[in-house]
Amino acid sequence: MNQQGAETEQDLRARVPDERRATLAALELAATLSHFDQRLDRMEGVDSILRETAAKAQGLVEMQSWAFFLVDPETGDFTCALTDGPEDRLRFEREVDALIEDRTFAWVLGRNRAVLVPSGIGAAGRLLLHPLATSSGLWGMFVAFTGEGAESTDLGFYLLTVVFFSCASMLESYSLYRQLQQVNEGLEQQVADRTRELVSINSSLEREVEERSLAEQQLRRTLNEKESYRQHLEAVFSSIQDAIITVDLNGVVLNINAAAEKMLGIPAAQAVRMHHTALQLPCARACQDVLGATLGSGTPVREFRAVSEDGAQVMILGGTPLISLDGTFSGAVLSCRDITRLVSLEQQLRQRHSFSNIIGRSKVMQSLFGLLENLAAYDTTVLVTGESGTGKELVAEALHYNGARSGGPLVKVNCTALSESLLESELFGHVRGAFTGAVRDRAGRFETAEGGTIFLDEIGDISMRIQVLLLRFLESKEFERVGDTTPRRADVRIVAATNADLHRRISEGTFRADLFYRLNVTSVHLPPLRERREDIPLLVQHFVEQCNTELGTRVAGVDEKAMAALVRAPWPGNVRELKHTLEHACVLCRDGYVEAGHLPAELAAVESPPVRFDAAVSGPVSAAAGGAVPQPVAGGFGRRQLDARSITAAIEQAGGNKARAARLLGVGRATLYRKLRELDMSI
Ligand SMILES: Nc1ncnc2c1ncn2[C@@H]1O[C@H](COP(=O)(O)OP(=O)(O)OP(=O)(O)O)[C@@H](O)[C@H]1O
Repeated sequence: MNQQGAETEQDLRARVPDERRATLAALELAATLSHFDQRLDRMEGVDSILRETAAKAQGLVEMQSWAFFLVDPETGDFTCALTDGPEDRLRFEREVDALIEDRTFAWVLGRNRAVLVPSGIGAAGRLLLHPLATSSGLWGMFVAFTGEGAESTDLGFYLLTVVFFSCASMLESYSLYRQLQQVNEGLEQQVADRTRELVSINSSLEREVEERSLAEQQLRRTLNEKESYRQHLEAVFSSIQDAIITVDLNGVVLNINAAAEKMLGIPAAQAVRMHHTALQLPCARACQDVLGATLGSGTPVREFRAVSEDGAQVMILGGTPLISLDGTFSGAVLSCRDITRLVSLEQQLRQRHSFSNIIGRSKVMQSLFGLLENLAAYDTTVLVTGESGTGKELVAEALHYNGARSGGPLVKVNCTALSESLLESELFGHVRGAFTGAVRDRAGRFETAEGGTIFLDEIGDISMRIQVLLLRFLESKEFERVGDTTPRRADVRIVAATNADLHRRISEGTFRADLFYRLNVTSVHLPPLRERREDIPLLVQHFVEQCNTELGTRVAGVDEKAMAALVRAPWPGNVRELKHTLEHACVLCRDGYVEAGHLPAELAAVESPPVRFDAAVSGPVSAAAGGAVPQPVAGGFGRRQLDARSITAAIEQAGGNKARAARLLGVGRATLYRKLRELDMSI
């Protein structure tokens, strides 16, 4: 009772009898033990179980100090797991060693209840031992020093059995709990490891899927490319002009293209699986030979020229081995090119229609081309004769540019354009002071033409003095400049031209016979156009094309009527006149077809019997196609009058330009100069 007279809990307990207190303690203990198991997961470990057990045991029996010895599951030895004070550990260990030694320990284990024994090492007080055991095994031993008054008959001693059984159960449960926890942790670790493994497998699978889809895309692209390549090849295969037949190693047809279908006259589906020898091929024998050789040798046969038995067809055959992707030889490809048309064109070409800008299909022009080809190869002097405008200058150019001197200069001199003294100086040069106005030395045309050709036009009109000088040059290759005495040499080929009748001039005494023979080492005569009218359509076509290129006209050709007029005209000015007439007509016409109305009135007006055209050409003659060959027509124009009045008018119209005036008059410059001299005109 306290001073205020209130009773404390201690007072209340003190008044309760001993038995009842013991019963209360037992009930309290039972109540706490019933919660024991449920606290396993919250326990901090074996120490906490032992401490709590010791606390409960102390509540039942008075103890000075205590210790728990647990069985080591590995060795089976008892080791001190916990004491209530660290300083007591050694004392308890020695006690336990002694009790084990004297077998007291084993004896207590067999009892499985609280036992009081004297100290094994002779210490004061008694020891309380209680095994920690469950039905499944022994877990350890509780050891404590009790107070002097403790008696094993006390109720607390009996209750200790419950406490230590609970403790052993707890230890067992805790051990199972720990084992479970470890198993659990192991499982969790396994799950984590497996998860990690699966994640890595998953990501590598994802990578694999990605790579596979990329590879698929690539494959699809490659397949598309392959397909389009195949389609291109198929397009090429079917569009190619050559007939193509592929066969396997046994000569059985695998495929043929459109050209081959056309050639054989059967569809590909019918040809496939036939033996190639059964195909109706032109030049069949040669085709079989080429395929046989390719199949037999596995090597290509190139450019095999074959002619059909009737000679009507010419083919170029080729055999190529078929090599599979893996490199194995699996058949052959036969290609057949029909060159019949080409061969005939080649033959036509051989009959040349032109030589170095000179156009002509007439026989006389054909033989002229041959002659020019021969003459070009030699260095001889050539005399070119023919009426004005027949192409003498063209011949000189052809001889020069097709010969060995083509790299050197071609110097053209119109001998009628200059007076005798000027011509001498022009041809051979002069030295300073040679004549009034000769202020410095000047090389003549012979020197300029060194290594090349000199074209002396209108040679028939040169004076006797120049004839002598020329003769000397022809004989010795030497000359002197005017006003000089030093002989000079020039390596020059001479091509001379004239439209004059040199034989008559010789007989009249105006031309030296010896010079004539020197010049006429070889001669080329150009017939007037009226004597080779079959050349006119070709020349017309040539000049129309030339006008389109040079004058920018877009003339398609010449219509039938105009062509007839052109063919029957007498052409006193020859090809030059024809050329000028067409230039004039093209300018008037500009595009479409040249009609009779575009031609000079006198030409279009001439009436004549109807012209008979070559059957091959009945419509207008196109600029691109060859012309018709009309029958020659007699009569028509008279030679154009070159009188003083018309010459003066032309020169006036040409603004004093003699070349243009000559064009207007339809004559060459040389002719105009000659006429001017004949008429003694000094314009
Ligand atoms: N056969 C031909 N093929 C193509 N053009 C030709 C032919 N003959 C002459 N010509 C052309 O005719 C024009 C006159 O030709 P060229 O000057 O060669 O004649 P020429 O006989 O020398 O004349 P001239 O005696 O009046 O000097 C030139 O424009 C020339 O290109």
